[in-house]
Amino acid sequence: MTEDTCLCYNALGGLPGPYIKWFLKKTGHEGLNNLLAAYSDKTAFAQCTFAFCEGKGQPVKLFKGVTNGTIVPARGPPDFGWDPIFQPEGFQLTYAEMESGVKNTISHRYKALCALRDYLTGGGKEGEGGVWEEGDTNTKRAKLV
Ligand SMILES: O=P(O)(O)OP(=O)(O)OP(=O)(O)OC[C@H]1O[C@@H](n2cnc3c(O)ncnc32)[C@H](O)[C@@H]1O
Repeated sequence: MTEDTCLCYNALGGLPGPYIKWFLKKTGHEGLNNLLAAYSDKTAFAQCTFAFCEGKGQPVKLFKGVTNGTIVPARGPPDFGWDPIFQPEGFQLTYAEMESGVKNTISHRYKALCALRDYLTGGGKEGEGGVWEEGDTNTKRAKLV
């Protein structure tokens, strides 16, 4: 099993997406805001994908969770990733400003884990906002949706 997290700007067709780690490292929170300076659309979505394979030759299954939100100037503790610049839809707080207990009930990772849990426990195909799909045995990289 492996996991990947993307931060996708709608104005940029989903970029930085899986490259967010490197954009964050090289440009910081301010640079991640500046990327959208020329666009009125500041919306984005956070996506977490768990890829799970039962063994050699078995198909890879992808468990995805998506949380929509907006990119904002950094607010809150700068302790984890891009949390300070992502304000989830329906909230006035960024991920960084939220109690972790709140983030953990709405986050992209929570939704992906719900989908994985549902699959492993024989639940339905759709979890609490998360979905899964079959990839192929050659899948190396989680797809953007
Ligand atoms: O993809 P690789 O290169 O293996 O790197 P990684 O495993 O360390 O990184 P992730 O894909 O999990 O995450 C990509 C980036 O997003 C950040 N990140 C992951 N989950 C996050 C979250 O819930 N909130 C904010 N930032 C997050 C993380 O710090 C990385 O900079």
